[in-house]
This record gives sequence, C-alpha cells and structure tokens, in this order.
Amino acid sequence: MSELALEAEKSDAADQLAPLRSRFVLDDVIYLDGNSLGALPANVPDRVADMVRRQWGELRIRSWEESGWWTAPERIGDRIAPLVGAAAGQIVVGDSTSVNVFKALVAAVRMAGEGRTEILVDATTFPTDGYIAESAARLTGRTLRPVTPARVPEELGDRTAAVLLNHVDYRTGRLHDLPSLTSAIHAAGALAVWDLCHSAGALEVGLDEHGVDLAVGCTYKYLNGGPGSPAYLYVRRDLQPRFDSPLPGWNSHTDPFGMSPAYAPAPGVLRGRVGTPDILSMLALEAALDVWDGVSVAAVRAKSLALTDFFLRCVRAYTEPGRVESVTPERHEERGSQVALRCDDAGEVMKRLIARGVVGDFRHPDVLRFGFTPLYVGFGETERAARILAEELA
Ligand SMILES: Cc1ncc(COP(=O)(O)O)c(C=O)c1O
Ligand SMILES: Nc1c(O)cccc1C(=O)C[C@H](N)C(=O)O
Repeated sequence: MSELALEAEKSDAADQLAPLRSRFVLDDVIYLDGNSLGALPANVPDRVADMVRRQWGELRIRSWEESGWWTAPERIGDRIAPLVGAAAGQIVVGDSTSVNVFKALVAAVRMAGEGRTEILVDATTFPTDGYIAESAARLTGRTLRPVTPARVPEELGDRTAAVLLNHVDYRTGRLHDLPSLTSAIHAAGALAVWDLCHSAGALEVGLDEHGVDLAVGCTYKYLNGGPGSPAYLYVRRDLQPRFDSPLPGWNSHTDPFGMSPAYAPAPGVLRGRVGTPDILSMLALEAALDVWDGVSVAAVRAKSLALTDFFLRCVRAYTEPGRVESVTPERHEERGSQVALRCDDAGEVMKRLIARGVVGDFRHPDVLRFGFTPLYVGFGETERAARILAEELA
C-alpha cells in the first residue's frame, strides 16, 4: 500500500464525520459531484412516499393546513438559517436560484434609491446571475458593470446601487472574502447581494455576523435537496419592511385568502414568497435537511479543507508534472470545497473517469471539477480518485 493510501486509512479512522455517510444512499462510485447534485439522503424516499400517499392521497386539500404545506417555505427557511449563520425569520424557500437573484437584485436596487444608477456584477459569475442582472438593470433603468470580485472595492462609488457576487466561484472553487467585500460595499452606501450556491453546506457563511443585505442559494448541491429542489432567499431582518418585491404574488400578500385586488405585502421575510410552493420538492428538501442534525458547519469546513488539501497532494504525487494545472487557490481562506484542474483534454478525461467510477464534472472549455462533500466523501476515496485520474492522464 502506498504511503498516501496508508495516510488516507488513518485519516478515515480518525474522521468524526465518517459515520454520517450512512445517512446517504451511496454505492462504490466515488462521487465527487455533490457541488452540482448532492447525493440522496437515506430518509428521503420514505418521507416522499408518505407525502404523496397520505398527505396528498388521503388528506388532499386538508394538507395545506394539517400537513404544514402552507408554511413550509418559512419553516424550511428556518432550518437552512443556522447553516448560513442567520437567525430565524430571515429566509424563505421557493422558486429557483435564478428567480431569487431577480427578486433580491431588483429589491436591492429599489432600496438603494433613485440616485444610485449602477449595478456591479461579478464578472466571473455563473452565467445565470449575469443574465438576470442584465435584465434587472434594464428593468430598473440602471447600468450594469461586470467587475471581478477582487476589484469591487476600487470600482464602488456613490453611483453604486447594489453588487451581486458569488461567494464561491463555480469554475475555480475560489472563495471570495464575504466579510471585507460586504463591508466595502456598505462603506460606499450600496447593498450586497450574495449567491451562496457553492458555499452553503460546505463552509461557514456568517450572513448575520457580516451584515449581508440579501442572499440567495440553491439547495440541490451541498444541502442535498434533490434535482431542482427549491432555492432560498435571505433578507436581513431590518431591511424586510423596505423589501419591495418585483414579483409580488399572492403568497406574499398579508392576507392571501382575502383575495383583495389591492396588494399589501406580508410582514417579514414572507414577502419574498411568490406563488404556490412546489410542495413535493419542498418537503423532500425538508427531509434531506435532517442529515444536518447534530452536525457542525465548522467541522464540515475543517474536513472539506483536509480533503481538498489531500486531493491536491495526491494529484501532485501521482501525476506527471505540468499535465494538469490547479486553478483552485492554495490558501484556505480563498478555497471553497472543490478542486478544479485545467488540462486541454478535460472533456475526454472526465468521460473516462466517469466510466471508471469516479464522478466529477467537466466545465467548458478545459476544467475538470471535483467537489468534496464532507458529509459523505472519505479520504480513501479521495486517494483512489487521484490515482485513477493519474492513470487516465498518463
Ligand atoms: C452560482 C450559481 N448560481 C445559480 C445557479 C443555478 O441557478 P438555478 O437554481 O436557477 O438553476 C448555479 C448552478 O446551477 C450556480 O452555480
Ligand atoms: N443546476 C444544474 C442542473 O439543473 C443541471 C446540471 C447541473 C446543474 C448545476 O447545478 C450546475 C452547477 N451550478 C455548476 O456549478 O456548474
């Protein structure tokens, strides 16, 4: 057995989070794609079956009240809250991330006021945020300027209304400095909107601690909510009375069943709701969040860094120098929970890896992406993945 394989065995034996793997349905595949679609938590199938057979099949319409369907968006928001460092009453679940980016960004611009004529957007963003920001700018009559996150402090000014940033870059895995960027944005009198898709469930976010204004995120990656599970919207408590939704559907009305022709927003974060919640997906997510019972995000973060450090070491030990280049930052303060390796034939290499039971993904044009979900990925698998990768690169 190689030294690295022995080291992996020791690390797995000492890993306090290792037992959590049994909370998931997994097989022999080395699954390093939880940053795209998290694995299935073992309790979800029975909960979904109950929801369909009993809540829908037997209770039918009564379930809106009796099974807690109506209040699911805010109830599940409160389950996500501790994972992103938010007190209760500030997160509502529903719609896709894209839709929540729209709600958050337009609401931020409206809060910033008329004199603020510019929106800054992360130039390296996952595309959907850029597309939505462009439309939000057009609709609100603001100009949109793409800026790399590191340059945001220099580019801010008294014209800046809001800044939309990704906490972790989906391609490189770079973690941006949320506390200092948020404080620079505030010093310029603007609002900070963060996309947490690639950080929530993988590392500490500290929304309340750092005074973030608005945030959005998906739940199908590190929160394991399932394909297309609903996203969430965070609105800081003191901003909620000024949150003017660009999608004021009846679910966000203060008296939805009053059926009034005049809109009056519900108090609190409920005004972030839109229409009828997607209950099947929503309750699957609620069940999936049970895997977090008793789990500390700090412990998850520590293991995530240990896994990505170890993977990088194994890749360097096993792979011919120069064959791949890591585009993921070395410094822990700048690293999310994935490793991205660049090589010209990345698309072909990933196909061969998947055929050999190592599932990561390929991101255009030349990136091999490996996501590390500390709840179910171990050190032994990490070493094997690096070994198989080296064989396929040879
Ligand atoms: C940073 C980021 N934002 C948004 C999305 C997707 O948004 P949606 O949930 O609307 O598909 C993703 C990935 O799909 C993402 O990585
Ligand atoms: N949301 C996805 C989907 O509906 C299909 C396939 C992949 C995805 C993703 O989540 C992509 C992901 N945001 C990424 O970082 O590449």
